[in-house]
Amino acid sequence: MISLTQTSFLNGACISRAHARRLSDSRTRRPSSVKMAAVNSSSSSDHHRAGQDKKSAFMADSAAMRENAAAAAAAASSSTPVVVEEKESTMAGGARDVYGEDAATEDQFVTPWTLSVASGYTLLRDPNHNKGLAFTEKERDAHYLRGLLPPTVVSQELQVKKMMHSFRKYQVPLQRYMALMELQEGNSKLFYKLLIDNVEELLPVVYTPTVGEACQKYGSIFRRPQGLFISLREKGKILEVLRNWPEKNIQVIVVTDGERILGLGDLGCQGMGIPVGKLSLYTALGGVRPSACLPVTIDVGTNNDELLKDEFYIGLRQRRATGQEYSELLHEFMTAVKQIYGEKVLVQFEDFANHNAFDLLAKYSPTHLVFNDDIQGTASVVLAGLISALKLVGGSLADHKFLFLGAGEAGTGIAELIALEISKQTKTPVEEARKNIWLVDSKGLIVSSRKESLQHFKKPWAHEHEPVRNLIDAVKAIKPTVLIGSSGAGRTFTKEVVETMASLNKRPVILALSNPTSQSECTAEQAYTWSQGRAIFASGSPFPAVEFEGKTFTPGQANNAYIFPGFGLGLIMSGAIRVHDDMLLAASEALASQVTEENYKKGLIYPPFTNIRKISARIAAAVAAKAYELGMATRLPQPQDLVKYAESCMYSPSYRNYR
Ligand SMILES: NC(=O)C1=CN([C@@H]2O[C@H](COP(=O)(O)OP(=O)(O)OC[C@H]3O[C@@H](n4cnc5c(N)ncnc54)[C@H](OP(=O)(O)O)[C@@H]3O)[C@@H](O)[C@H]2O)C=CC1
Ligand SMILES: CC(=O)C(=O)O
Ligand SMILES: [Mg+2]
Repeated sequence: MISLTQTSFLNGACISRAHARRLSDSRTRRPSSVKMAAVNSSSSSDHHRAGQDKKSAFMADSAAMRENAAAAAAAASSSTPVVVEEKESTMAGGARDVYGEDAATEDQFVTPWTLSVASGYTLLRDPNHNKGLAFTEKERDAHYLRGLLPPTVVSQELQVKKMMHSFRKYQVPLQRYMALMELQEGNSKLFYKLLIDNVEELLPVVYTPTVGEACQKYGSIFRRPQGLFISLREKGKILEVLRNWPEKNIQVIVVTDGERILGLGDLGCQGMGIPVGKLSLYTALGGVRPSACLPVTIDVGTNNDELLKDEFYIGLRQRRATGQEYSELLHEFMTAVKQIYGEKVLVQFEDFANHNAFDLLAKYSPTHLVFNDDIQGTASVVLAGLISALKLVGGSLADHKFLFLGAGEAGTGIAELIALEISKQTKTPVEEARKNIWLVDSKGLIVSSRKESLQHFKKPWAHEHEPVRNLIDAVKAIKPTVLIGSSGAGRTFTKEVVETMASLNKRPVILALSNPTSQSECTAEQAYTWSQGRAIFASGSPFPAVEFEGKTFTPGQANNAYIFPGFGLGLIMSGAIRVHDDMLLAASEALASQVTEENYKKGLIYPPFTNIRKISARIAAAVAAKAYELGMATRLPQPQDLVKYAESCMYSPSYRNYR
C-alpha cells in the first residue's frame, strides 16, 4: 500500500526523501512554464482592480474581469499538457484522471514528504486504505494483516448494512454524528459508501441540522482533529502549515472563520464542523475525491463569551481580530493557497459574517477561483427552486413579486441572481429587474428614505416606499407572491404572516431557508396548516412530511447542498480558473431541469436527494459548458459529452483490490 505522506504518520517501510521526490517528479511534475503562467496571472494590479469594484461584490461580472480571466485561462491552458493516469485513480471507466493532474509548484517539494508503504497494523489505521473485515485472505497475507483481524471476511455491502444497523440504534442525533465521524476517520471509503447509499437518511446528520449542534459542542466532543486549523499564531507561517497537511493534490478548500455558523452565530474555531461537513458532501454528492478536499478554519478569536469561558473550547481565547490584522492573515492564506496548490484550486468561503464575506469575494474573485456558498450557492439553489415553482404557480419570474426577511449574504445574494435572470429574460437593465424585489432586515423594509446608512450590499434594494417597521406590515404593503426567509431568526413567519400570504395568493411560495431547524422561519407543518395546504414550501433544513386534512404534504429542501458539489465538480473538470455569474445561472437551470412531473405533482420544487449524484453530474456539465463558452476553461480539448465525462470523473467509494 503506497501513499505519499509524512514519515511520522506511518510506520511502514520508508523510502528516502530524495527517492520520493524523484518518484513524485516523474509521476506528476509540471513543466515550469505552467508555474510561471499561474504566477503571472495573479498580478497585484488584479488586486487593485478588485478593491476598486465594491459594487460587484456579489459576483465579479465586469467585462474587464472576463477578459482578464479569459487571458489567464489561455495562458494556463496553453501550457497545461500534463494529465496523469493514476493507477489508484478515482475514475470510473478508465477515463483520464482529471484529479491526477498535479498542481504542485517547485516549492512544494521542499516539504517533509516521504513515500511510505503502509502495511499491517498501520494499514488498518490508515482511513484512506483501511477495509476492515473486507480485506481478503490474499490481502491479509500480502499486507501483514494475519492475526490482526478476526477470521471472517465480509463484503463492503455487508459492512454498510451492519453500520446502518448500529447507526439506527442511536437515538440522539449528536451520537449519530459522532459515530459517522468516527467511521470517516477509521474507514473513509466505507463512510462515503454509507453516505452515498443512504443520502436522505444521513444528510441531516453530517450536515444541517446536526452539524450545527456538533459545532456548538465541538470542544466537548472533540476526539481527533479534522481539517487544518490556521490561527493568528500561524501568521507568517501559513505556507508551512499548508505543507503539514498530508495530502498534496488539493482541488477544493472550504474555509470558514466561524463567525456566522448557520444561524447560530459566532462559534469561533468550533466552526470547523462546517468545512468538514461541506467537503464530505463534495465527495458524496459531487464525486470529488476525499483526498483532494481540504477543510480549513481560520481562527482569529471569537466574540462568543460563552465559548471564551468554556473550559473545553478549542480555539484562541481572545476576541476577534479585525481590520488590518484580519485581512493580512486572510491575504497570507489566499496567497499561500495559490502558491502551493496552483491557479485552479477552488476556495469556497463558508459561513463568514457578512461584513467580511462580500469584501473577501470581491477582493479575490478577479485573481483566484473563489466561490461564496452562502451568497452564490444559495442564490443558485433558490433561483432553481423558483424556476421550477413557476410550473406550479404560472407566469414568468418577471411577473412575480419577491419579499425577503433577511438582507445579508443569502438574502441579497439570491435577490441579485433573480434580478440577473429576469434582466436576461426580459432584456431589461438589472436595475429595472430589481424593482419587484423587496427586502426586510432587522430594522424593517429597506427603503430609500431610511436614515441610517445602509451596508453596500443593501443599497441596490432601497426602493422608494414609506417606512415599514416589520414583516407583517411589509407583506401587507408589498403583496408578494414569493416570501423568502434568510434571516437566521427562527419562527419569524408567524401565523398571521403565512395566513396573509395565503389570502393574497392561490399558491403562495414560502421558502424558510434559515438553518438549522431551530432557526427556520417556520416549520413545514406551520406553512401547510396555516395556508390550508396551499403553500409551495421548502426549507433549508429538512422537515418530515405533514398530514393535513387527509393529504400528505412533502416539503422540499432548499439548500445550497444541491448546487455546490456539482458546481465545484464542473469547475474542476473544466479546469476553470474563475467563477462567473453565468455559471450560477447555468447551474440553476440544470437543477430546475431535474425536477420531474412526479415531483411537481407532489408540490416539490426540488428533486429528491436520492438522485443527487446524477443531478450533480448535470450541474457540473452545465457549469463546465459555460466555462468553455466563456473561455475560462483550461482543460482542453473540451470533452464531447460533458455529462458522461462528469460521471466518469466521480469518485467511487468501492474498495480496490490491493495486490
Ligand atoms: N438554505 C440554505 O442553503 C442557506 C441558508 N442560510 C441561512 O440563512 C440565514 C442567514 O444567513 P446570512 O444571510 O449569511 O446571514 P447574514 O447575517 O448575512 O444576514 C442576516 C439578515 O437577517 C436580518 N435579520 C436577522 N434577524 C432578523 C429579524 N429578527 N427580523 C428581520 N431581519 C432579521 C439581518 O438584519 P440586519 O442586516 O439588520 O442585521 C440580516 O439582514 C442563516 O440562518 C443561514 O443558515 C444561509 C446560506 C444557505
Ligand atoms: C447551508 C448553509 O450554507 C448555511 O446555512 O450557511
Ligand atoms: Mg453556509
